[in-house]
Amino acid sequence: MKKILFIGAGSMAEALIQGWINQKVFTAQEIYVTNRSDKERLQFLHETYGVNCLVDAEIFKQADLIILAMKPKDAIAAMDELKAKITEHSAILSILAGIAIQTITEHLGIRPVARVMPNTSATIGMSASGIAFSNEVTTEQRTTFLQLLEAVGSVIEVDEDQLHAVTALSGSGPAYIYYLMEAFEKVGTKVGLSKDIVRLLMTQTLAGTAEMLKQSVDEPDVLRRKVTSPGGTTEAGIKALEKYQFNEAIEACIKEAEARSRSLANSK
Ligand SMILES: NC(=O)C1=CN([C@@H]2O[C@H](COP(=O)(O)OP(=O)(O)OC[C@H]3O[C@@H](n4cnc5c(N)ncnc54)[C@H](OP(=O)(O)O)[C@@H]3O)[C@@H](O)[C@H]2O)C=CC1
Ligand SMILES: O=C(O)[C@@H]1CCC=N1
Repeated sequence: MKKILFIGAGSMAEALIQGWINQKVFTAQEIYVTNRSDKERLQFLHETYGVNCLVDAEIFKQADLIILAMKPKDAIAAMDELKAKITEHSAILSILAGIAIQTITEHLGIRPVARVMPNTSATIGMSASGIAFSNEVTTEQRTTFLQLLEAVGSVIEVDEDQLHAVTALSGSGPAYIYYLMEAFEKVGTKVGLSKDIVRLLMTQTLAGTAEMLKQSVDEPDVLRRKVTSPGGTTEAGIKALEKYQFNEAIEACIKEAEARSRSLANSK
């Protein structure tokens, strides 16, 4: 039986726990979770998923895989505390935004590290993850790490530096789409539909559009033009998006998030 130890018990840890248990990658008995101080949160995770939340010194020593899942600002303190508890046996999977593999090995010692940027859709097996590896990761370990992420969605290997862009796009991405849905629901009620109807219409529209983009050979602008009848409703809508500088807003959003990822390593 394997031992998988989460250091940090927040939203992203829960998404991976749920995804891996649902996809039968790990059993609840194989998963151990610890955090800094919130005992109620650990109790919740234990009661909801059956994972182990009593983590003694032996578990730290025996863990096959340790997942760094605290906030980046807490990472250095957490790793310095962790260093004294773990052995050479453990590989590391970090989901920390902005924290370099080099920083991790400086604090935890040279060892196999996969730096991953998943998203919360791992909960339902639909994450889009980026991954980069330390030099110590063997071919076999690389395959195992990729399989872990594939079990909860898709995964793409990138240069470590590109993980900042991955974080800005797909790591934070679900929040942008939820924000968009909040906006659709607000305006939907202003144009005469209930929130429930807007939710139904627009979740299906988002899913259908994503599937069209996956299946079609056409570029997004070609698909967009197929929706846009001259002088019609879409054209009117797109003109309003242009008037309110939609492209500039998206560019600023991604660039700000990417820059924030780069600065997180030094954040307080
Ligand atoms: N949320 C998301 O969508 C995504 C997040 N990430 C990354 O995942 C990481 C976690 O994010 P998220 O789940 O949102 O964060 P949360 O704030 O929800 O959870 C952070 C967790 O870390 C714990 N923690 C803090 N310090 C320590 C410590 N010294 N030792 C052990 N545990 C500690 C906290 O414990 P306590 O509550 O007791 O203080 C808490 O359980 C971040 O690095 C983030 O960049 C990556 C992709 C997506
Ligand atoms: O907001 C954050 O910093 C994290 C990283 C990607 C998603 N959530």
